[in-house]
Formats: sequence, structure tokens, C-alpha cells
Amino acid sequence: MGLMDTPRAVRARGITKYFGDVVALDGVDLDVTQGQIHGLVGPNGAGKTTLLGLLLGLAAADGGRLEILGTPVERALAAPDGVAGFVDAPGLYPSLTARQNLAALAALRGLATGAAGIDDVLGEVGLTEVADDRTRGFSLGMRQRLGLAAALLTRPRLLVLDEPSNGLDPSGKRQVHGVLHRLAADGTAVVLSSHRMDDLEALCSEVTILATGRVVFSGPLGKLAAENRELDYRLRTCDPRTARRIAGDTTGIRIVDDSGVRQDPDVLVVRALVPALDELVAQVVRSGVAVRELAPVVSPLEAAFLALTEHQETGR
Ligand SMILES: Nc1ncnc2c1ncn2[C@@H]1O[C@H](COP(=O)(O)OP(=O)(O)OP(=O)(O)O)[C@@H](O)[C@H]1O
Repeated sequence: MGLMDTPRAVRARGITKYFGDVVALDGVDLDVTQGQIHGLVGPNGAGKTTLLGLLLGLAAADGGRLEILGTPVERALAAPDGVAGFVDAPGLYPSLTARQNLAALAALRGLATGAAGIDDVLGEVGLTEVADDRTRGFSLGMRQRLGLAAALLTRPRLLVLDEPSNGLDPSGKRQVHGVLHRLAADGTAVVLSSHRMDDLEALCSEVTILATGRVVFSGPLGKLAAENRELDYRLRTCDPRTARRIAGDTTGIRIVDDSGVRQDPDVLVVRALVPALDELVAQVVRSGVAVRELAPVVSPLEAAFLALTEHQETGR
């Protein structure tokens, strides 16, 4: 199958959206293929939720072209056919149990979902044990999972989720990640927002980074991290004074003064590109100083994200 034939779940071109004087989205392009988990990242107020809302048909764009599952979207609709998900928080009836909420939703949407179907989705998101508890007492993570279960009931071809990992404990997160990976493997496209780079790494094949309504990066995560940039590294040795002296004498190494931040005297923080860092480590070891730990202060992905979005912020 050629590139032209790859089925598109989302194709957005030059999308703009205003709230009064605020430009929430400013010429945004987005491509999501079937079976892809696509992450939206960006600082607070970047426009992620606004964009997800457009995909769900909760609002209409002020400009640009938007195609969802091959159909042009002209104005705000109740979620286009085949699309499910929620922004902010899923709508639940607090006085009903988890199971009753799903039954009510299925009835509202005219879905032919039997009790077995409801049990299935509750099981998938790990809520079987609390299926008969009222949702009033549910934690944020339980609400998120029930919202996901509600979306699954509709067997969506495009699933749209606003920070689905929010409030999830580690086992809930693993469960939700598993559900999303299975959906994607079955050809469902997933678009989700997140503030957590580790979640994006675990879930997404592609990400779009927004900053103040504009796309500053879109593509595979690997491409983002691979960009050649200096990072801060923590270098722990058995002889920090000697390590510091050698670092001072090594070309391409800058010693980062973080005296106000860190208490650990065995750690030296240096800023460098990988080749200079290699040289430093080799020199340190050659001098008989043992290296006990070497790690970036923030992950390469996070550093790339910060560099892209901070640049945008100061350019305002
Ligand atoms: N209903 C609204 N009325 C007025 N302004 C809005 C509305 N919704 C969003 N905005 C503004 O549009 C911009 C984008 O907001 P949006 O919620 O999409 O950002 P976000 O990336 O989801 O942020 P966060 O990470 O904080 O959730 C912000 O400046 C916000 O204040």
C-alpha cells in the first residue's frame, strides 16, 4: 500500500481557533493514521484540549480544513460517527454505579450492548471489583478508567483522550496502556494529550508538540530525541575533586554550577555533547578515578521538549 493510500483517521490543515482575542490554535496541521497512537504535548494553554475538542466535535474551527475518518467536518457536531472519548473529565452520573453508568450510556446512544459487553469493558479497564459501587466515591483514576470503558463500548475507530494517565496508579496505568495498545493493534487511531514524557514514550509512535497554538514539532519520538543538543549530565565518581579538575581541562565540557540545588558532593554536573562527554569519562577513568554513575539530568526527550517550547515562549 502506498503512502497515499494509508487510511487517515485525522487530517487537519491550517486549523485556527479563537476565544475572543486569544488565539488557541494558530494554523495547526495534524495527521493521524489508523492504528497510530498520537500524543499531543505542550505547556499549559498550548491548545491541546482545544484541538481534542475539535476532533470530538465539541466545537468548530474558525479556519482551516479538518477531515475525520475521511469525512470533512464543517461545523460542530455531536461526536462524528466512529469517534469516542472525552476532554476534561468523562460525564458520569454520581448516583449510579459504574455498571449502571455504562448501561445508561449504551441506552442513550442506542448501542446494542448487552450485560456481557459491559462486563467486558469493565474488565478491560480493571474496574470489575467496583462495578457495583456508585461513581460518586470514585477517585480521579477510577473516573478516567470508567470514561475509557464508556468510549470502548462504542467500538471507536478514533479515540480521543485528554490526559488519560492523570490520576492513575502504576497498575492502573499499565492496564490503560495495555488497552490503548490493543486498540491500536486492531486499527483504532488514538489521539491523547499528556504532560508526561515517560507516558508518551511508552504509548506513542508519533507526537505533536504545541506551543501557544502552533506546532513546533510533529513526527516520531525518536526523531525528537535524536536531535543533536547539549544535555546536562550527572557524573558520580569516587574522587569528585579530580573529576572536576579534569572536566575543567576537557574541551567541550562546561561545569554546571548547581551549588544552590544539590547536596550530593560526589556528583559533578556537566553540560556537553556526547563526544565531549565520552572524552571526559575516558580521561577520568584513565586517571584512576572510578565512575559510579552517569545519567542525563532530564531525559533527552524532555530536554528536546523544553528547548522547543521555551524558545517559543520567549519569542512571544
Ligand atoms: N472556553 C474558552 N474560553 C476562553 N478561552 C479559552 C477557552 N478554552 C481555552 N481557552 C484558551 O485557549 C488557550 C488554549 O487552551 P487549552 O485548554 O486548549 O490548552 P491546553 O494545552 O489544553 O492546556 P493545559 O495543558 O493547561 O490543559 C488558552 O489560552 C486558554 O486560556
